[in-house]
Amino acid sequence: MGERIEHINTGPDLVGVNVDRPPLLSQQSTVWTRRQQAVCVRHAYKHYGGKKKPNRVLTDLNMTVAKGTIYGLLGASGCGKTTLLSCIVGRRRLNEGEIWVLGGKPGTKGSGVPGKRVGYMPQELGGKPGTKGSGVPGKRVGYMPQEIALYGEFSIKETMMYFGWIFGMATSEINERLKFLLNFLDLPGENRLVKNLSGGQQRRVSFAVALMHDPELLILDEPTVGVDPLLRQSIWNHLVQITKDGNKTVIITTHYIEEARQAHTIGLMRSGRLLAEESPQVLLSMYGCQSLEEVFLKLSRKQGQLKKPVDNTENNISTAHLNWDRKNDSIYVTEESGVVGLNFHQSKEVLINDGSNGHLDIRALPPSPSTKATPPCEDCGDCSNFTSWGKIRALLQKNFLRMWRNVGVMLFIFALPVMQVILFCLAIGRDPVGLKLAIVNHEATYYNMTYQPCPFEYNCTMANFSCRYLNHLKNDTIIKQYYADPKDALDAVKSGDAWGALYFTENFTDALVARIALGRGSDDETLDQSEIRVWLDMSNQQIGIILQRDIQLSYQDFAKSMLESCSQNPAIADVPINFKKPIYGSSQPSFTDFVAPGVILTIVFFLAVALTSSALIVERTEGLLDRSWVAGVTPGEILFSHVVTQFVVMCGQTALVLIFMMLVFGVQCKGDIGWVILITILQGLCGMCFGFVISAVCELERNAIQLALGSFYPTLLLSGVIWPIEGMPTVLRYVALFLPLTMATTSLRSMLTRGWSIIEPDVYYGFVSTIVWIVLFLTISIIVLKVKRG
Ligand SMILES: Nc1ncnc2c1ncn2[C@@H]1O[C@H](COP(=O)(O)OP(=O)(O)OP(=O)(O)O)[C@@H](O)[C@H]1O
Repeated sequence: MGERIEHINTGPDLVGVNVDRPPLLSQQSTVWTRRQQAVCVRHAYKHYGGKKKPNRVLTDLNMTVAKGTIYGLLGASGCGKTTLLSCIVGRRRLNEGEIWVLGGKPGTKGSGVPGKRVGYMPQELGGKPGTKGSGVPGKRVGYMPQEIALYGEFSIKETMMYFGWIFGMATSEINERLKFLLNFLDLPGENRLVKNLSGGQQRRVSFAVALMHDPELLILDEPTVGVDPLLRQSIWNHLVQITKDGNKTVIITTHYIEEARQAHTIGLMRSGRLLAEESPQVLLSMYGCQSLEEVFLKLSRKQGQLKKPVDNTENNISTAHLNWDRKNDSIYVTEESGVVGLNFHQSKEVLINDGSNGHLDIRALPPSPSTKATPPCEDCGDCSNFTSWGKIRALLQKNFLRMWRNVGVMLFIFALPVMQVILFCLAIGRDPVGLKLAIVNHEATYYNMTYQPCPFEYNCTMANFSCRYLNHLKNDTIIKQYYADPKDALDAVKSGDAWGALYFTENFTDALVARIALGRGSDDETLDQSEIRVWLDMSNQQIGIILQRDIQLSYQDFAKSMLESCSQNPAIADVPINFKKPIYGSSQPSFTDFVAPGVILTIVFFLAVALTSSALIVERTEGLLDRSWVAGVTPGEILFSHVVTQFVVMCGQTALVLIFMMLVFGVQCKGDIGWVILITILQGLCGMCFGFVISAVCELERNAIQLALGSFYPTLLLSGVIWPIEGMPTVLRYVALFLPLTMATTSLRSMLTRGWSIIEPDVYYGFVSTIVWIVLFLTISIIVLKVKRG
């Protein structure tokens, strides 16, 4: 059944839309009328959780808040008030239904300001009523969430500056407003830190933030909790005052039901529905109650008695449904609210005869100040899709100030990489020293003594070769422990007292001389007796290999020295493989040289992950992110500000890491230091962006920490930092290649040890892969943040 609009006399000045009203079509009238409300919610459904087990919070809820009024939203804890408000401010989206806020839909682009800049196009001419932006989130709305949602490290003044700049206010304007709010809300000195204020004072600062920019729509979630009765009254007086001229609208939730008497309209909410939407006086007189609490109880009982209403037009328990005995009277309703009753204070009241044939009978649309044209939005960040300097300045200052105020943490942040580099350079890659070797030398004269001088001469004398050889064993690496019996020496190794056992036969020198002299004519016994027998504990690969190396190199040294003493060419002792000077690296490469590039990047990458992985979570759990979003800050702006702040910190960390690695510990850099610095910084950026992904995905800080720590080892192990990826199974090698650190490590290693320039594929692949990862991580973060915000 269509609605008949009998009288519409709003005129162009009423809404600031300088166009003729469209033809009287019910749909247009509906949309048009919704736009004239401060807030209009229709058939709203909202649930949390999955579709299988949804937690239904809003169920076919309708709500109408006229401009220039105070709307008190009352209801038991958990009935969905905060959820509804968060949908109104654009923080959450409904699963079904529509919300109109200040003439547009929250979360849509554009200022939504009714004025010359907003044209009205009838739908039949192609206009899309649902596409006009509301400017919400943005500066048109002031939102005070239930949580304190303030930065504890900020003073009151800094808090105001931050939000003021976000709202695009000038500093002088903010100062002026601050003075008024300090006085009005009886706040302590402007330089007091928020964290040092009492709970009630913090709530008042939070309230002040919502009032700061004098918004058109104030949404206050329990602003009077913890506020003394006098101040509560003064807050209410202020709300009444600001709504008086009809330009401002207030939606307020409170658990002090009686204080809501001062509201123009009260919405009584229960189990995700509005039980009634009336002026307090009407509610009291309708139910013959003394207090609003009694009314609420009565209505709640009635709702319990009614079977589940299903029809959209009957979804709310209206006074009509409650067998109100004035059912046949002409009563005011807010258009299509589904709530029937007297609603004296709403500016867009329409008079409807309940017994009519369903036609909408608009008799009175008195020109109300509330419908006065709002000044066009000239400078608000929401007018364009782009950011504003004020917001960026506020966000950057906020981030730096937070860091500065946590100076201990900052010092730690800079000391940590230095500590890691120092520990790495001192603890990794050095040759082990003091390795015990159990020696049994049956050739030496006093072999049955556990310690004995082992005499030999540095000439061509063919005697006591064993002693001469032992003299070549590095004394700093190896501690020689002499045993009389080979069994004892082996027992020492078995019991862990020595890393290996060395045995020289009784006639070692003679056998060795014979072996050299006879060459291929040597018999088995000669060969056997001329051997130095070695049993090593190879359970520790590094120590085992070092002992093997030293034992062999010592023999080479011994042989050369013998040949030299006997006026022979010492080169005869060399293995006939001549390792020339390496093309890259040193002929005795250290493990440190191999690991250092990967370690530099790992330190920078994971420090950046640690810095950012909880940045957004902390803000989100404290309700600060919500507040910034409602103020019109976009996920992109938030990410940008964090990227800039963390980038500065990361540059400092990178500088420290490189200085300590290269200047203090002498890690070689044969390539261009500029490119080395660049890839290190890019890796830091990459880690930062990975941190943002973690921060955006995880709800809880502890999950973020788990994810960051959990990703550390797989990345470290697979990126070729501590072992070449060439040693991995083929499939794993391909996986490794796609990790953010792998190619970058190869690139840095090539620059540091080979001195390669950017034109080499091994080098520029590292840069390309890092940049791709940065873009990928940033995109994922923004998408996740947007989805979550939605
Ligand atoms: N993010 C969320 N995820 C899942 N459930 C939620 C979430 N936020 C709220 N809820 C649930 O939705 C219901 C309504 O919560 P809401 O915070 O809107 O109630 P409220 O009326 O504001 O309560 P109060 O007066 O205590 O603040 C509650 O059952 C709550 O547990």
